[in-house]
Amino acid sequence: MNTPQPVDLLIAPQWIVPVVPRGLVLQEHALIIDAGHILDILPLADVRQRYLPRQSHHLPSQAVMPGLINLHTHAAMSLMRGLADDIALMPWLKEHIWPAEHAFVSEAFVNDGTLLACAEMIRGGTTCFADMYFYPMATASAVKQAGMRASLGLVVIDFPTGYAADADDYINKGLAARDALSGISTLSTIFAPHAPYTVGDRTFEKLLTFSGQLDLGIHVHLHETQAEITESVAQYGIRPLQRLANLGLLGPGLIAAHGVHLTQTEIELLAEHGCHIAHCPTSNLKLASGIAPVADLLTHAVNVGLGTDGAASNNRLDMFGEMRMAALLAKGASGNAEVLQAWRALEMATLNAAQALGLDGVIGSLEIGKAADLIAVDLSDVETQPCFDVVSHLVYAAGRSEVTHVWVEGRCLLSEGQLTTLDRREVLEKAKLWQKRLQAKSM
Ligand SMILES: CSC[C@H]1O[C@@H](n2cnc3c(O)ncnc32)[C@H](O)[C@@H]1O
Ligand SMILES: [Zn+2]
Repeated sequence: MNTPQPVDLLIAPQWIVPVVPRGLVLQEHALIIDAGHILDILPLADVRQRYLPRQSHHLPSQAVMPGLINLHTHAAMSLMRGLADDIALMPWLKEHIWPAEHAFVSEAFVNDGTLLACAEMIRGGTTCFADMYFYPMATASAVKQAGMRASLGLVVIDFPTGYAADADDYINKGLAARDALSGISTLSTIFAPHAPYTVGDRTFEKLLTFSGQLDLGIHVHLHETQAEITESVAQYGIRPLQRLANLGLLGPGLIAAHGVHLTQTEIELLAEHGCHIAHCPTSNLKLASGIAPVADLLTHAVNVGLGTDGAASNNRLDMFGEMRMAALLAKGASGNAEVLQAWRALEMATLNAAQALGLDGVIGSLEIGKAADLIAVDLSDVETQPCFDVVSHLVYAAGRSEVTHVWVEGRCLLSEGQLTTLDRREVLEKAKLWQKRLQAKSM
């Protein structure tokens, strides 16, 4: 008989929801984690003869599933949560958010805001997020401290800010960040031109050149409001998506955040080019931007992931909330209860988002060889009893407060509901300090 192989970690929950293959739920099974990766998923009865774990987690009332992936957010904006509510996008940006960013956004603001966001996301079962904000090195520093995984947007916008003076300055700072962060397995970078209404053709063309040379994707706000489209038609004579298509920007490296207002032809164009949509249902409702045609997108095989957008427009970074919201909204908007079923919402928040980020070989499902980015959700309390269908509960009944454990690359970031990498008090103190500063300015 072979001697058992020493391994880092055994996780033995009541259920394993691997997401791939679709519909599979394992019981009486264990995950074996070693060197940050999933080494094996096997019947519990076979573990003793095969593996000698240095650490074991028996989680008798939990479901273990892939970590949730927030495909569109502005993490540092958590410091502006509730600063301006009940306003539509353009007045929200122009009259409240951009002035506040002009006055306050700095490396320290981004670091502290991102730490607050990471604490919230980890507690809510998010292990990876696609960010888009100024000072990506400050974001990276907070993400590393938290131990999360992130795609960092290299922001470009055709107006000066405290971060950069002009398009070339944004691009150069972004590329320097990309170089400095290369080789960190949990961090990747992506160009993040803000939106077609703030970025001109020349800048998009420059980004396209660099994106081809460096194999960098593009993450952009697109077709978020009807006003964006009307203005584009007035200024350029075409709708924003067509403008990006004419510039040659559409392709499998493009993540379009929102995609609320899309014609059938535009959905076909997105499908044809393999573009991805980051669907942000709560932010779209709160800013009264509209409801994205998710059912049509899925019918046309456009890859759709889920995002929260920033906490200033959501006002939560709660991916369990987004899964539920996406499923309910698609049903209500289409009049078809079958249009976005629980398993699909779960896929959107995991595997689809991983695919959009080009990370589906690394994260998004629990498969042997993938990184051990996973979460445990307790389904034993009154909110989730009885339990006939685990996937149904994960989408419709459970919430972020049921998340008990979070691992990224096999490292535990949340244990029995407690943050392990971040000091909750410190994060809160910093948030309070920023609240005072922002309040003093607005009075
Ligand atoms: C250029 S980095 C981020 C930039 O985007 C602003 N922002 C935040 N949320 C939204 C949204 O829903 N649509 C458009 N722009 C948004 C943020 O305030 C930053 O200025
Ligand atoms: Zn956004």
